[in-house]
Amino acid sequence: MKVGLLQFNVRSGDRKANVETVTRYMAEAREQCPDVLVLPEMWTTGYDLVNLAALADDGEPFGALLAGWAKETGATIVGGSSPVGVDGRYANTLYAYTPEGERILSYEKAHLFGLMGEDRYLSAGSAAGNFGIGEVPCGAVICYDLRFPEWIRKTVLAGCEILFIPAQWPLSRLDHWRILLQARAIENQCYVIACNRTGRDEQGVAFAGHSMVIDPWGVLAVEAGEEEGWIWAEIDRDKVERVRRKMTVFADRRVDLY
Ligand SMILES: O=C(O)CCC(=O)C(=O)O
Repeated sequence: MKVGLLQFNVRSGDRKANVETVTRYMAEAREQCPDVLVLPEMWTTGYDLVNLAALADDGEPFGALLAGWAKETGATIVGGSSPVGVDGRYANTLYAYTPEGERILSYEKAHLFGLMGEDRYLSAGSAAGNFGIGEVPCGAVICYDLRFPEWIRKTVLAGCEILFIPAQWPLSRLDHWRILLQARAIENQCYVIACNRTGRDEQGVAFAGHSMVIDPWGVLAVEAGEEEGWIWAEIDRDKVERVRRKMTVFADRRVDLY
């Protein structure tokens, strides 16, 4: 499975510019014959939360754009997230689409990031992000969800060999980003595919980039720097099976204790 992760400088409040950027990169991705493409968190609008009512959509055209790119590239798209408003409630929502343009995941970020005021503007989701890419069981969480190992373990116990994590993680906590991603991969014996934004927002906050793919043994398969663009990795599903067979972490859990 060939996976591409796109990190770029998301423009706050400028959906048109962000869509143009991703459209340009999707044309580039097609040349790579990808199986899966991943985008960052809130890539359509950035964190322009005060203007949420004007910027959010009801799932369209966000969904239609992703479905179109999935068909165009022939890849499953794990489409990062966008503010989606339904019945006056807004959620940080991640969609995924098959290459045929069928939606296979709608996941709402479960842990809202108070430090950025997300909890004042958005509603938290409460359903786990399990889905499948063909026969491969996958899961997804968004950014701050990474700090909640219980939530991710729940997703993995429901069946997950590849965990996707779109994010807008700041450069000032790059060490947390890398350590937590590796820990989640090691403890859950799954691939972690983490796609972060890069650049700076209008408040001057610098974002880390450093999108990465980590294998089920915790080894970095690929890691970006801070520059914009695609990074690519090959996923070997057998590795998950080998690691889980070698070290029987799931069977050894003391479910009588916790
Ligand atoms: O947990 C962190 O340090 C960053 C989280 C974050 O930026 C987010 O959830 O948007």
